[in-house]
Amino acid sequence: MIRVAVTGAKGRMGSTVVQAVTDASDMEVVALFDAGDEITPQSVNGAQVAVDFSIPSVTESNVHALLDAGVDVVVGTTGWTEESYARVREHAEAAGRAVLIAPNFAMGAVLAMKFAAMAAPYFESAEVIEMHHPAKVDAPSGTAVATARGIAKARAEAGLGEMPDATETDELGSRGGRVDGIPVHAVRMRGLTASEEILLGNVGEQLVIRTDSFDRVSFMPGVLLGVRRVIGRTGLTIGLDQVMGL
Ligand SMILES: NC(=O)c1ccc[n+]([C@@H]2O[C@H](COP(=O)([O-])OP(=O)(O)OC[C@H]3O[C@@H](n4cnc5c(N)ncnc54)[C@H](O)[C@@H]3O)[C@@H](O)[C@H]2O)c1
Ligand SMILES: O=C(O)C1=N[C@H](C(=O)O)CCC1
Repeated sequence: MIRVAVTGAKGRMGSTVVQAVTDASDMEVVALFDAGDEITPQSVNGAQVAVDFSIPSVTESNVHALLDAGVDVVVGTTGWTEESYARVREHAEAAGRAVLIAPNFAMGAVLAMKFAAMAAPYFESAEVIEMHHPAKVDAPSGTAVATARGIAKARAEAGLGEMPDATETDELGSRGGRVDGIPVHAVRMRGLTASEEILLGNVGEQLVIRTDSFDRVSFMPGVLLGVRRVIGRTGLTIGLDQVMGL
């Protein structure tokens, strides 16, 4: 049995993870943490892997505390930067432990990101629209940032230049934010859980790649896979695709 701790255990995702781990035949929940609970070598209660779905402002400090407590970590919380990745990579390597950070554990979203990067070199235009429930605290979504970065990298490697766009005035920011030059638009709407559309355009054609999570259970197979695959690794892994052989 894999001994699992959950941080952010009272939240929308954390509570769903507690149920999924409880239902998994090869795992057991041994520790639960939420706001105000201290993560120590004692309080992790022998956990081998911790799953963090907390909030962007605390996730990095949770990961450092879990590494100090001798636990490998699977992180779904968003809000990571290149600097926070670097600090965690260094800590995990020094401790000989593993951290897997993924902005999205839904199979559809992981594949949508992959398909977008595959398609990007063949289209002049690319934009990302992410759509989420109105209780989400961060924008753009971590998935949209990762998607845009993947598209930008694929375009650069293919030698593509600027996208066609004659916009001269945009006082309201209607053209969206830019992530590595790719326009990203965020929608917050009652009734949604998590959706993303990637629009790719050429003269006379458009490809739309869309992924929808209608329920938080959609993230659970990926989270459980992450827990199983993080064991035995060392250092920082970014993206579930990296442990799926994609
Ligand atoms: N990677 C994915 O597949 C995926 C899927 C859904 C959500 N998310 C991300 O997961 C995060 C959580 O989303 P949510 O909808 O569950 O949010 P939520 O607000 O429902 O839950 C966050 C929980 O973290 C707790 N918390 C606050 N401070 C804490 C601390 N110091 N230590 C431990 N817990 C603390 C809160 O009390 C709350 O219970 C967000 O960043 C969201 O974007 C990622
Ligand atoms: O509900 C959220 O919040 C989600 N956040 C992730 C993101 O920011 O990409 C993944 C989807 C759900």
